[in-house]
Amino acid sequence: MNLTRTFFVAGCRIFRSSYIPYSRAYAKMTSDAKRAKLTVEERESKIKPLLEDGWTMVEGRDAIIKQFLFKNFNQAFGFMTNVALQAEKMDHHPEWFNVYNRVEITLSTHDCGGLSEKDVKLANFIDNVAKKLS
Ligand SMILES: C[C@H](O)[C@H](O)[C@H]1CNC2=NC(N)=NC(=O)C2=N1
Repeated sequence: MNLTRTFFVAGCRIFRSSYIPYSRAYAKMTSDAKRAKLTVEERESKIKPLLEDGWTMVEGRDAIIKQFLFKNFNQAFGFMTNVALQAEKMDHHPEWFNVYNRVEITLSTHDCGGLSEKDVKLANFIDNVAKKLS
């Protein structure tokens, strides 16, 4: 009984002192990288396809914008709800404007002052939701 207890406590110590801090440091490293400004090469492979699919660069800013039109307000708001839940999950939020059936979305990463991997991921998610709803 004593042996079992000792083993269990020792097991917890090893787990807590080595595995958890390492995994947190790794997670922070990868999340910082996702918020870094995209390189020229990354823009060619990740932003260019979005620009060919209705997104445009915002004048005077490293940001992309796209307008989405729906049948009515309910459809537009349903779309926004889907996007909002994903944005919260990603801790990455769109700048957007809605009137009735029209939603305009601007994406940029404030932390780096420009386009990052997070904008690419959210833009693709947004396009998929819009396609499903139309
Ligand atoms: C503290 C929090 O993680 C940051 O403010 C997040 C929240 N949502 C964000 N959204 C966007 N678009 N850019 C950011 O840099 C950003 N940063």
